Amino acid sequence: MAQDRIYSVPLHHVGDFEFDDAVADVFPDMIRRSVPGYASMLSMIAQTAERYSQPATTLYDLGCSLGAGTVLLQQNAATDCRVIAVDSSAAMISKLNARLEKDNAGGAKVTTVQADIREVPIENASVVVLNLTLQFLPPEERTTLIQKVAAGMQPGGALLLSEKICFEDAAQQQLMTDLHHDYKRAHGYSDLEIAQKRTAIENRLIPETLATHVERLTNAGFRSVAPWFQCFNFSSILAVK
Ligand SMILES: Nc1ncnc2c1ncn2[C@@H]1O[C@H](C[S@+](CC[C@H]([NH3+])C(=O)[O-])CC(=O)[O-])[C@@H](O)[C@H]1O
Ligand SMILES: O=C(O)C(=O)Cc1ccccc1
Repeated sequence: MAQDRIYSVPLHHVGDFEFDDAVADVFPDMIRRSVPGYASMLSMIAQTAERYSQPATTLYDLGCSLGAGTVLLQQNAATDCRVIAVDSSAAMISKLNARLEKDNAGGAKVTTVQADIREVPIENASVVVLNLTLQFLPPEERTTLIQKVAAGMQPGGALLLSEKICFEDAAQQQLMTDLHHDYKRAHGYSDLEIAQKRTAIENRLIPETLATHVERLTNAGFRSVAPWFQCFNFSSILAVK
């Protein structure tokens, strides 16, 4: 697997983070070494599809990247379901298409869509996954997106929302940031890589508090909103309609 060395040399100017070809090429390595608990988030996608998918409904993977979650939805869906995998990055969608053509994992039919998740209709959904994607929308556009998702879901359906989060308490924010950076260092990233990546995502990935996410989901009409996972500044919530 290609190793992520994107921020390993000093850059004169660190531009805003983009999901381009260079990132898509190393993405599995980047996400595994950058997100504590990513493997747990993926296994929860499989469990959620198994438990909450309803026959003849649609499962959505919004911000699917290379489809790590998409294939788990595909393999664990109920009968006569389809999976719609959406990402705005041309590089990600083209690599995902190549993967699906090469080794079809079996199970539900998958349709990939290169589009902004704000533009995609959500209909007859029983499972919706937003695994580390909502964080890239401008905060003022997140409530509209979550309300659209809720409106397009069947009663009893589940939304799995995983996010990088922040903390109201400044000391806690510092501690969780430090622990996350320790995690990255332990996975082979240098201080330079950590610092340059931090600059690159500063204006692109805007974390909110866990309380903000829970409140938004509750207000959108989900009857059960359960944070089931947290490791440092990453959290995941299971919301059932
Ligand atoms: N507005 C948008 N519309 C569509 N896609 C978007 C948008 N904004 C960002 N993206 C896409 O969201 C993905 C976020 S990565 C998801 C990991 C995956 N879920 C995984 O489980 O492996 C997480 C991360 O990089 O931290 C990228 O592929 C973006 O192109
Ligand atoms: O690397 C980080 O600090 C993150 O927050 C996770 C991440 C992973 C992949 C792309 C962008 C951010």
